[in-house]
Amino acid sequence: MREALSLATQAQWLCPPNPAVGCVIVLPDGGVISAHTQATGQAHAEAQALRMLAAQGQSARGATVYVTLEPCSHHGRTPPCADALVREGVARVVVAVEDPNPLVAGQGIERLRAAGIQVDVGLLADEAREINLGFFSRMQRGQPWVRLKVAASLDGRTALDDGRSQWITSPAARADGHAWRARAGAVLTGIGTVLDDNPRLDVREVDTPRQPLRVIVDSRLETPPSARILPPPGDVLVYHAEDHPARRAALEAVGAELVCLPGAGGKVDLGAMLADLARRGVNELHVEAGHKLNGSFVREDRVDEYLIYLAPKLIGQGREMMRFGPLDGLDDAPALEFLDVQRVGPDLRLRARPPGRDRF
Ligand SMILES: NC(=O)C1=CN([C@@H]2O[C@H](COP(=O)(O)OP(=O)(O)OC[C@H]3O[C@@H](n4cnc5c(N)ncnc54)[C@H](OP(=O)(O)O)[C@@H]3O)[C@@H](O)[C@H]2O)C=CC1
Ligand SMILES: Nc1c(N[C@@H]2O[C@H](COP(=O)(O)O)[C@@H](O)[C@H]2O)[nH]c(=O)[nH]c1=O
Repeated sequence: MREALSLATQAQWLCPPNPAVGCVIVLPDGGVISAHTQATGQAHAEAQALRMLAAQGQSARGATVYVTLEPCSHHGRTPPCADALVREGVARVVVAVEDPNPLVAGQGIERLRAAGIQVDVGLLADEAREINLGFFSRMQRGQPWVRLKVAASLDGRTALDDGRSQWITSPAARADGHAWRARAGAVLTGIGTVLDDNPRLDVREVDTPRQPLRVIVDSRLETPPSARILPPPGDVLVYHAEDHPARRAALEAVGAELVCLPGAGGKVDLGAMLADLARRGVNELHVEAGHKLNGSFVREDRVDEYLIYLAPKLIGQGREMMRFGPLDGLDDAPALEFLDVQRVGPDLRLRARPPGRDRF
């Protein structure tokens, strides 16, 4: 199962919105064949492993199959994997975790058991769930897993007072940031960042078969049609509180869609936006915004995970990571737990989560 989990990890940026799954087939003669989910719309892990076996002229009859997520029982873009395993005549299937999709949960396991196959569920379940937290979040909470990325100086500054911020962290840290963009269903920023940085927010520093959706929270509806974030590859959504037919038409003319979600105080309703992104198939949302929009996400407790790069330099006066508060007291400070701390080139990368946030 550990081998299957490691394969699943390799598929994380290949297959969204599908979950990343690993499969290891152990044949009665001790032979082993393994695979992970292929690019979006292509073979699931089990189907790929069976295909590889068939290409070697072998069958999986009597085999034990280790799979990190319950084999599917439904016809999606590919045929059901549970049926393929039944047809092959495997003896036993070890499943790390049940499918969180309420429409199909448990049905693959039932189908295997109905065919007389021994099915054991729950081996390394937490590790398996962690690999697909975004998919679990979308299926069980109806919203993406929100990961907020910040690149800052050691004293927590993300830009000079006049808005200049390129670059604070090293090329190595920025490439690492692109790997996190690559596995996300969408990369989101605010209008302040669009106007100050004119960012592209695509994936360039790492190889990827797909580009995430790009999303702008535009409180002023001022995204210029010439903005570098707008052209293909990938689709662009612009969220604003109210409709504006002329701006809508201007955005549509450059391939972007305007989505209106009125919230309190004339701002975009961030909760409704997360639900909308989930409906569009976004498992992981990668937020790369400035201190204002980051502040709104933190104030509303919408951040599931922080991805913070710290460069060994001091900026002093400048923009902070996220502007919220003031707090009434330190007891009100949102508490986090560190997940891991790593050196990336000359910089540090910290990952943190609100305690228990991954339990939903
Ligand atoms: N180092 C880093 O990691 C990064 C640095 N930056 C830097 O940040 C700076 C830009 O910061 P900033 O101006 O704060 O830009 P933001 O990207 O935070 O965008 C600000 C806009 O977001 C709007 N906003 C906040 N909450 C909401 C909401 N709920 N609904 C609708 N709109 C909302 C604000 O509206 P309102 O005006 O109404 O409050 C504001 O107009 C630049 O200097 C850039 O270089 C940017 C990204 C990453
Ligand atoms: N300044 C800064 C970052 N800034 C983020 O990167 C965006 C630019 O993205 P792109 O146009 O795709 O290269 C910018 O708008 C901001 O969101 N990122 C980092 O890793 N390190 C840095 O020092």
